[in-house]
Amino acid sequence: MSLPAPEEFLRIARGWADLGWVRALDVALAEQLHTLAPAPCSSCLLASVLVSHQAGQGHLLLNLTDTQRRPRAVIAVDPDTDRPDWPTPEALIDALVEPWASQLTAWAAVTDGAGSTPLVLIDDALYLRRYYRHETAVAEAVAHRLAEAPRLSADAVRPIADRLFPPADHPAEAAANATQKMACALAARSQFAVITGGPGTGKTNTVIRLLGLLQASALDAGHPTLRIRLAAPTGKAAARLDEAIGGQIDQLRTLDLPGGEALHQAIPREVTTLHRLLGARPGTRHFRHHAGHPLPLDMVVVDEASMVDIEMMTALLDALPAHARLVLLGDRDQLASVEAGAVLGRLCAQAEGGHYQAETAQWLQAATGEAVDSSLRDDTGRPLDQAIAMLRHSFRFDAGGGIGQLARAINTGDAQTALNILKAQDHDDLDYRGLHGADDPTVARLITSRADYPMRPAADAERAEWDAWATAILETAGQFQMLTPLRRGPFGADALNQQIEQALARTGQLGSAGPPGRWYAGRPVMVTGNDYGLKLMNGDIGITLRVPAPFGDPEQGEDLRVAFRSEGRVRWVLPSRLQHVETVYAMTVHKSQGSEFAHTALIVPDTAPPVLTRELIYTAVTRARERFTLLCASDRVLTQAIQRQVTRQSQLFS
Ligand SMILES: Nc1ncnc2c1ncn2[C@@H]1O[C@H](COP(=O)(O)OP(=O)(O)OP(=O)(O)O)[C@@H](O)[C@H]1O
Repeated sequence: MSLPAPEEFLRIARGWADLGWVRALDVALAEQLHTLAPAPCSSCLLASVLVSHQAGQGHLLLNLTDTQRRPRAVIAVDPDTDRPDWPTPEALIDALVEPWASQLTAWAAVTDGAGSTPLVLIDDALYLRRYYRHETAVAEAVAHRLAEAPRLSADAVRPIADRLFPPADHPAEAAANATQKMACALAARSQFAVITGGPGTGKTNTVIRLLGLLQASALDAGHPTLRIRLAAPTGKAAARLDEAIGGQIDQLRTLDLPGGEALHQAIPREVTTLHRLLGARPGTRHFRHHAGHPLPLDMVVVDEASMVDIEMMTALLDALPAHARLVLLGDRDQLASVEAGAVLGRLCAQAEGGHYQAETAQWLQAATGEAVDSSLRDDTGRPLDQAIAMLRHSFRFDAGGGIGQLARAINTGDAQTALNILKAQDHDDLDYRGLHGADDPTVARLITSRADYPMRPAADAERAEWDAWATAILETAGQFQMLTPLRRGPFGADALNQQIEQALARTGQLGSAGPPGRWYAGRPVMVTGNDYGLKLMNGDIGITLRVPAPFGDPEQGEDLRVAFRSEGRVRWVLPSRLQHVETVYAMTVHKSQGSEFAHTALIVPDTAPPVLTRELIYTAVTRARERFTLLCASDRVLTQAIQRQVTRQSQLFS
C-alpha cells in the first residue's frame, strides 16, 4: 500500500485516537504542526503522532530505525479492538519507502536542534523540542559537574572514613561495610554522585556518613560547614527518609569524629519534597529557584531518585549553584517515574560492572584502604562511571529469606525460579495464592481479616488522646497494602476498592458501601496532588475517622475528619477540603513507590497489560518489609511480565 495524503492521514489518525491506539493529544499535535508548517508528506505527520505517543509512554524520543524494524514495540494495537477499514499504524510504518529521516529533514517543523522548531531530529532520533532541551540540559549539567577536579584529597578522607566505617566482625557485614565505605568516599570525591542499591542495602546509612565526612572535614580544615538539604520526589518518600535518618545521625555521635557538637548541628534532620525545595508555584511549571535565583545551598541529596523524571531533574540542576554538590540515591531496578525520562536508570545503566579507571581505583584505595575488585575495573570507563557506586548486600532481606531471593530472581528475569520460590511454601515471608477471577473472595478477605484497630478514646478525651489514637490506627492500617498493576478494569484499583468496600459493608465493618468516593469512617485515602495550603503532599495517606468536633467537647456532636501524619504530628482535615484523593485499600504499584509496608499483596491479572513488567513486579515485591503475598490469576502472565523489561528510549548518557 502507499501512504495517504496528509489530510487523509490526519483523518485516519483521528480514528486511531477514537480507538484509543494513540491519544487525542498526539493527533492534535500533528494537526497543529501541519497548520503551522504544512508537512511535505504524511510520513512526517505519522512521525509527529508517534513521537508524542512515545512521550506519553515515558520515552524521550522516537527512534526511527527501531520503529521501522519493530513497529509493535512502539505502538501495539489491541487485537480485540474492532478494526476499522482504514490502515493501522503498523501498516503505515510498513508502507514507508523513502528514508524516513530525510523526509523529516525536508519539513520546516524539524531541525537538528537549531532555532526553535517544535521537533528536533538527531541522526534517527526524533524528539519533541521540550524533551530534547531537557535531555541536553541534564547531560551538560552532569558532565560539567563531573569535569570538576576532586574536592577532597584521599589523605584528608582516610582518617575520617576509617572512623565512620569501623571494621565489622561478620565477614558478610565486613564486605558490605567496605562497599559502603568506598561508595561514601566516591561520593565525597566529586560534585555529582549516585549511590544505587536494592532495598536495605544501606544507601541511607552511607549518605548520612557521607554528610558526617564532609562536615567533619570542613570543620577539621577550619572551613564553614556545608549548607545541605535532603529531598525526595514525593511527600511519602520524604516522610520515610525523615523517619529513617534520626537513628543513623545519632549513631554518628558514637564515632568520635572531628568537630564534636558543631558537626551534629551541621547534619540536616529534615527532609523536604523536591517541589518544596525548588519553590513550586501552584498552577505553573515554574519554580521560584532557577539559574537566575539559585538555591542558597552547597549540597542537595535526593532519595528515591528513580521517581525523578527528566523535567524535575532539569529544574533541580538548573536551580543548583555551580559549586554545589548533588548526590542521588535510589534503586535503579525500580519502576521509573510515569513521566518521561528514566534518569536514574540511564545514569546507572552500567553500574553492575563498576567500570572504574585505574586512577579512581587508586584514589579509592588511598581514601579507604579498600581495594577495588578487579571485576569492577575498566580503564575505558566513562567519567560518569567514576561517580556511581552500587551497594549489593541487603541488610533488610537476609540471603536465605524468601523476599530477597524472589527479588533477585525477578531482577535477573528468571521467571521459573521466581515461581518455584513462590510456590515452594518453604519461606515464612512468602505466600502464593491462585486467583479465580477478579471477584475471588480471597482479595477482600485479606482486608476484612486485618488486625483489630486500637480502642477509641472516651468521648470527652482531649486532642492529644485522639492524635495518639489516629497515629495508632494509621500505623495499623499501614501494615498491609494491596497492590495492583492497573487502575482500571476488573483487576484495577478502582474495581478492587469497590469490591472491598462492599465486602466490608457485608461484614458490618462500615455503614454501607455507597457510591465510590463517598466519605465514611474507616475510609483510607491517598492524596494525589500536592496541596500546599493543607500541607499535604502527593502520596500522603490518611484515614477517615469519626471524632468529636471540636475535640474535648462531645456535646457538640461528632463529625468525619481525615487524619494524616505529616511533619511529625497528626493533621485533621475536613473531607470536603480534600479535592484530590482516592480510596486506597488497593493502590497501583506506581502509587506505592517510595512507600514501604510490613506486608504487601500483589495482584497478577489474567491478561498481560503493557504496564506489567519486570520493574513493576520487582517494585511491588520490594515494598514488603516482612511478608509478600502474590495473588495470581495466571502464571503465564506472571512469567511474561518477569521476562519483559522496559527500556525507556533516550540518548541520555549514552
Ligand atoms: N554497614 C552496616 N552495618 C550494619 N547495619 C547496617 C549497615 N548499613 C545499613 N545497615 C542497616 O540496614 C538497614 C537498612 O539500611 P538503610 O536504611 O541505610 O538502607 P537503604 O538502602 O537506604 O534502604 P531503603 O531501600 O529502605 O531506602 C538499617 O536498619 C541500617 O541500620
